Amino acid sequence: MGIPASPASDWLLEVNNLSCGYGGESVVKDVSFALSQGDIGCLLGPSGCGKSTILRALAGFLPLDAGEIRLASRAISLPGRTLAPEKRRIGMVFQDYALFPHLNIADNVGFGLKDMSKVERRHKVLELLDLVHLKDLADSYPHELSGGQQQRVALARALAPEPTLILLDEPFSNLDADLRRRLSLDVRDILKTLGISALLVTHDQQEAFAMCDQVAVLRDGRLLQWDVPYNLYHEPANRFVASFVGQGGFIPGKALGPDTIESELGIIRGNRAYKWPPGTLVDVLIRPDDIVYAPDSELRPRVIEKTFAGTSTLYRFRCSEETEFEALFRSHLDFHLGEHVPVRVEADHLIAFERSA
Ligand SMILES: Nc1ncnc2c1ncn2[C@@H]1O[C@H](COP(=O)(O)OP(=O)(O)OP(=O)(O)O)[C@@H](O)[C@H]1O
Repeated sequence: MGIPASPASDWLLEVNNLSCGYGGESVVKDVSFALSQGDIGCLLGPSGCGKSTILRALAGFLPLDAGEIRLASRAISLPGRTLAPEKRRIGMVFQDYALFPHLNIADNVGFGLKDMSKVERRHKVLELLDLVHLKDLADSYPHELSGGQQQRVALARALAPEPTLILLDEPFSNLDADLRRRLSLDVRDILKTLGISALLVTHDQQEAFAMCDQVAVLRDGRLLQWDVPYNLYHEPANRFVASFVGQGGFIPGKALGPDTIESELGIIRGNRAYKWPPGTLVDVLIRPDDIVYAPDSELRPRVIEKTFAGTSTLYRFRCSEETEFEALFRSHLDFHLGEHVPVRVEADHLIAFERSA
């Protein structure tokens, strides 16, 4: 296929103004982001926002309506020109593992290595199984393995042809929470050891934060923010990102100065300079970790909800009808429903948005 070479760039993956969809209707609209060699990116967003559709376009299963996708400086998708999936050097790992049940683990991993001699292939397969800590199971069959082990095999199989990029489509969603957390960290270690770039699709922001260097937050087919996890949490670009990423909610406030807001929780100061004039009505983001227990505080909101979670307890407090917020305390700070608890706001990252009428 005659896709022209494009000028070299420092990015491994570039998605520029991508629009694509089904039956002539774009469900992904004007999405742009780029990934450096060795970085792990993530597409995060609510169900139906277009995450899998972007992955399909990257894999070469979906043509573009507009924009371009470049991998290692080569345009692999343009409107009307889609490089075939098998020519992209992109590996895929799916939610359901998709292992071949009639092949043993070694043959599953070696499936894409048809061009190698038998000896070379065995060597490569054992090397990969060693990397995913499954060398001892080379001769077992998929049904003899746990879900987590099967997903490691799927990863080894995707890595075998030495792809330029790995796409991971909700790879841990069939696993229980604890295994999910451990495996996502293991997979990150493996990818980092090999220096392989990857793009993960997930609903789970804990997983996105723990595993990925850059995260895209999507809504209705549009990319709202592409950033490092720390900035998504502390510097959300808009209200949706602020509410979708992390816990927390908004309370009403009034701007007193560029970095100072008056609210029912007192004067809140942050490290951000906003441009609005004094007196502007705003909504202030309060995260559960922005609130600390402060015995000497005069601010004493009432506990209206309490969720015990072992090492910590999440409280919902009410100051008034308009001002409710959550706070996360170590669980030995034990308060009962209806109790008035002295607290203080400690929010270095003051996030607020002008209140719409
Ligand atoms: N094969 C298809 N034909 C027509 N519309 C589709 C098709 N696949 C997905 N869609 C629509 O495209 C939009 C985006 O779907 P997509 O599967 O990309 O979302 P997603 O963010 O991956 O969702 P989820 O997290 O639920 O998997 C949705 O409105 C969906 O209904």
